[in-house]
Amino acid sequence: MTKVFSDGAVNPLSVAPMMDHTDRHFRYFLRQLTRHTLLYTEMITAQAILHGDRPKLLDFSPEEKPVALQLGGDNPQLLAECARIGQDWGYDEINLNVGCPSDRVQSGNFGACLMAQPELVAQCVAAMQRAVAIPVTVKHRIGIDDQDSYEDLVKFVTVVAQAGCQRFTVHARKAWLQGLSPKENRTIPPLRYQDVYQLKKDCPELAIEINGGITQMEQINAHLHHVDAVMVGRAAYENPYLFATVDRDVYQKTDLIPSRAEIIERMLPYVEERLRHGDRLNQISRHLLSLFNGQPRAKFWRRTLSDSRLLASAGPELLEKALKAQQSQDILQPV
Ligand SMILES: Cc1cc2nc3c(=O)[nH]c(=O)nc-3n(C[C@H](O)[C@H](O)[C@H](O)COP(=O)(O)O)c2cc1C
Repeated sequence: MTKVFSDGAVNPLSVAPMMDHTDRHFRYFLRQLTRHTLLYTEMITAQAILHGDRPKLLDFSPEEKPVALQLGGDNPQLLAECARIGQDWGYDEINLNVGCPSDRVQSGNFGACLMAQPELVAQCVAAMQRAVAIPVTVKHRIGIDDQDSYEDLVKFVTVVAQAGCQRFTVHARKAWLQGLSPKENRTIPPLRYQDVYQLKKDCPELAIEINGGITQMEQINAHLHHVDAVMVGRAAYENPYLFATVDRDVYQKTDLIPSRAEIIERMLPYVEERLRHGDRLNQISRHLLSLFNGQPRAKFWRRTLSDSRLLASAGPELLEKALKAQQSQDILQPV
């Protein structure tokens, strides 16, 4: 198996980069569920890193590691500079977004439309890999528009691998660059897992990670028979407790599985600290709303944490109140 990380192993599980979802607070929360899963940032454009508020965009808690920084861009020199900044900031991996089909991203000539230019992606990867010692990886689609044959996929991966990329995350559906919204591009084009399995067979020296529509532990285990790693996106957000058992079931660690209540307890000091740094409670609590999904009285949890009046004035104790409401069915009186 390809050696990707400095400790010599391919991390078999990751949580996908998701704009407006996988910020530092969500990653810290997930880290209370799993110590080992690789976590991705939201996509951050090279322009934002070069010209924006870097600490705001890049700061993270050391507890979040291992964490990978996903970049958006198409200029090798600028991406190389951002990769170096990301490495110096403490990230464990730099990932290039070649999968996003949004109009905004296309107008900047990056994201999924770069699949039509494997040589340019290769130049970006080569420049980034020259700039850093940590792995540079690529997340992409099976194909785009009419350029969606298995041969096109292999050509893309082969050209980019020659530039130094050893880990590829393949969202197992093509993207239509015109006519479908990003959301539709995550549901309408059919999943083609077999193409990703075949890619691993044809490129055994590369680490191949599969992504798209994976929501259950059994699916994760089944995919791991065919590829090196699995990336989970929406299910991590909609059902985060799925990750409570992965340290045992995927990483074979013997740590005890935390209860939902224990996870909230673990979040309290973090919330307190972040509020001291000027963050607002709902910037953190919004990511916790799905923790009790599927559990009795989950609505009491969600309702308490969605009350804007409570959120405006409360501190970490609101999480304890919400937990109590979920556990005891007490309907909260306004404070
Ligand atoms: C709200 C949302 C935001 C996303 N943002 C990004 C992003 O910033 N970068 C990226 O490469 N993919 C992004 N994606 C795509 C996911 O990383 C993933 O490839 C896709 O959701 C398929 O995986 P899933 O079926 O497990 O959700 C986003 C998906 C969602 C739902």
